[in-house]
Amino acid sequence: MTTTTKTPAEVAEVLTEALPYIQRFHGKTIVVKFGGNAMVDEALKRSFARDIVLMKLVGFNPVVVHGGGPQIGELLDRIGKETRFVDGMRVTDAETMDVVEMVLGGLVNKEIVQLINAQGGRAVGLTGKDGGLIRARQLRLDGMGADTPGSELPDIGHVGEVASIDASVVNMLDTGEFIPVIAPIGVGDDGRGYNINADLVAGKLAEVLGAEKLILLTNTEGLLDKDGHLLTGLDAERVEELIQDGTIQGGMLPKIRCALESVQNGVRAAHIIDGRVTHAVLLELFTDRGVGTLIHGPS
Ligand SMILES: Nc1ncnc2c1ncn2[C@@H]1O[C@H](COP(=O)(O)OP(=O)(O)O)[C@@H](O)[C@H]1O
Ligand SMILES: CC(=O)N[C@@H](CCC(=O)OP(=O)(O)O)C(=O)O
Repeated sequence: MTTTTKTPAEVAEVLTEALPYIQRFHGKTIVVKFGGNAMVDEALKRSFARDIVLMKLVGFNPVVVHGGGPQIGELLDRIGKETRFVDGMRVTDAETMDVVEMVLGGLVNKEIVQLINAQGGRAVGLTGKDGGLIRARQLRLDGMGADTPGSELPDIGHVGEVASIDASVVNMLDTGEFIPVIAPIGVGDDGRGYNINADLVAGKLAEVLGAEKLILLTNTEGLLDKDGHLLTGLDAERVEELIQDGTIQGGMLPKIRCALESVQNGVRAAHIIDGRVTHAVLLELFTDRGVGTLIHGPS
């Protein structure tokens, strides 16, 4: 990494640029989704953790929801278990569900908690089972835009969607000095664990918490068009067109759908940004140069 020395005037400029944003977001909840694909290297993970700690120290309420798709895939590979996706959702049988709980609720969750704590924050890791946070029901793919006709929907097993959220445990933590770090696992009425796409959890949580912003960190610059150019601002109509013409596919599908739904349900703005960029979250929150794709709701 190259470092350039700033003059005192340049340092002052950077700090004052941040001031209006610090004032605007003070006391506001910002839900940040840290995608498994954005957790690519140690320096980036540390820069993410520093951004979260800084947000908390200047008076925002950051809530972290994490993914871990590639990490689940790695462990499944190691035990020789095949995995496949339908419309960006991992088909999850009982054995896969065990791996999902181990990787998301254990390895990944505790790694992020430790990264934040190492930067001076006080993170608390939860799954949707803790404090009755996330009730889940089995996901029906017809709502997700599957092209499979009605009666022949594939059985995707323990894949859930959010039925309801009781955010009391999150409120209790983030009105104090703690930073909640949430793994996307829900519990059904039958007591079973459900594997929920982390974008869906982040979107619903942002709605329920009345968040100011939903920030989705991933491994692309943002939403790209067919020629690979970044689409900076989108509304509902444009998103539907891009889904219909096949520009938005795979893991980007649930991401865009939940971003859109969240802004239609009261979240002020949703951003899809590049987690491969150092301090991507800070650049989004504290500078005049927005990064990535902004999804806005009805004006
Ligand atoms: N139009 C698009 N623009 C950007 N990425 C897209 C698009 N359509 C599909 N994708 C894919 O979506 C991926 C991001 O989703 P996903 O792999 O689930 O990431 P994450 O782990 O961050 O949730 C990108 O890496 C890319 O391969
Ligand atoms: C149902 C479903 O697909 N669940 C995801 C949960 C993790 C996740 O969403 O991770 P990323 O954000 O890193 O993609 C999975 O099993 O991969």
